[in-house]
Amino acid sequence: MALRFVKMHGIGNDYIYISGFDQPIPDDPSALAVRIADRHFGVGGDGLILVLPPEPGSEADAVMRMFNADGSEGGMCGNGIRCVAKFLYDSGYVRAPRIRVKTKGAGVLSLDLEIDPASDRVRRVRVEMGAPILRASAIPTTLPGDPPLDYPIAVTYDGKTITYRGTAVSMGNPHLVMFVEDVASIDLERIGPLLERHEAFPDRVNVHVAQVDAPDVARMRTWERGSGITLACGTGACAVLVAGVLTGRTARAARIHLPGGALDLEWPRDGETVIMTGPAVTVFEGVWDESRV
Ligand SMILES: N[C@H](CCC[C@H](N)C(=O)O)C(=O)O
Repeated sequence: MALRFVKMHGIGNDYIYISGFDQPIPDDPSALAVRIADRHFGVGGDGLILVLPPEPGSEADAVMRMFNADGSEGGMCGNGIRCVAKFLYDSGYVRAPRIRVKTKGAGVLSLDLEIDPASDRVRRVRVEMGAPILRASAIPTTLPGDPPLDYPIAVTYDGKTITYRGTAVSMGNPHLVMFVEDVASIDLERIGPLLERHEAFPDRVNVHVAQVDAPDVARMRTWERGSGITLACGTGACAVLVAGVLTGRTARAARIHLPGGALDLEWPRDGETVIMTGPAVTVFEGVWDESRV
């Protein structure tokens, strides 16, 4: 089956986007994600995102489904949803400056487009990411607290045990945020996979280390559930801001620097939406045809 795709990224967090608006979608997107996201044997990316037409009568303009490079399905993707909005506008499926996209984990989210007047293409997107989910059982985690704040969490490797302090938050997908002195000094390749599968997280977890440089400036690095090290994680950046506010480390608005670029985050009020603003970029288009060997 020949599938048209678009390769896009949000500050280096790259996915392959396949539209179901104008072509049939394979029955097993998980298996497709594993093959197409492979960086040596496929197109290459942190995973696969399907952009699907809304169900009849739905308030949403489109439905998004995201699959990690290992084929597991995630509930949300912050960098991905900005690219979904750009895809919908630039390709003409939704010609409106405000778009609503249905996600699996965070419901229907509203996105405001910043459109370049010269090219009539989307450059940046502001997303109302929804309120953070703070109840431990809903994150889900067995760590105590709603949410668990700076809770000790130990990992053992090479015969040594290191205890970090982690805050757990869900943005429609689970995150563990650990504030450290120096993000560059953390061996994320080693601790990431151990924490991703830590017994306190029954659905596994996205793992982040963050460093606060000023109340409104932080930097972070990410190990993603199902994809490993990535250059950025939008929902993770929201989780870092929420964890920073709840533990008194950051202001309610901050610029967060990730290896692939920066995002602007704001959480105006407890119990309300987090707002994320950042770029969305199209890299190339192609046709994936596994019958053509
Ligand atoms: N990179 C994404 C998050 C992917 C999360 C995924 N790895 C999961 O299993 O939850 C973002 O920008 O928000």
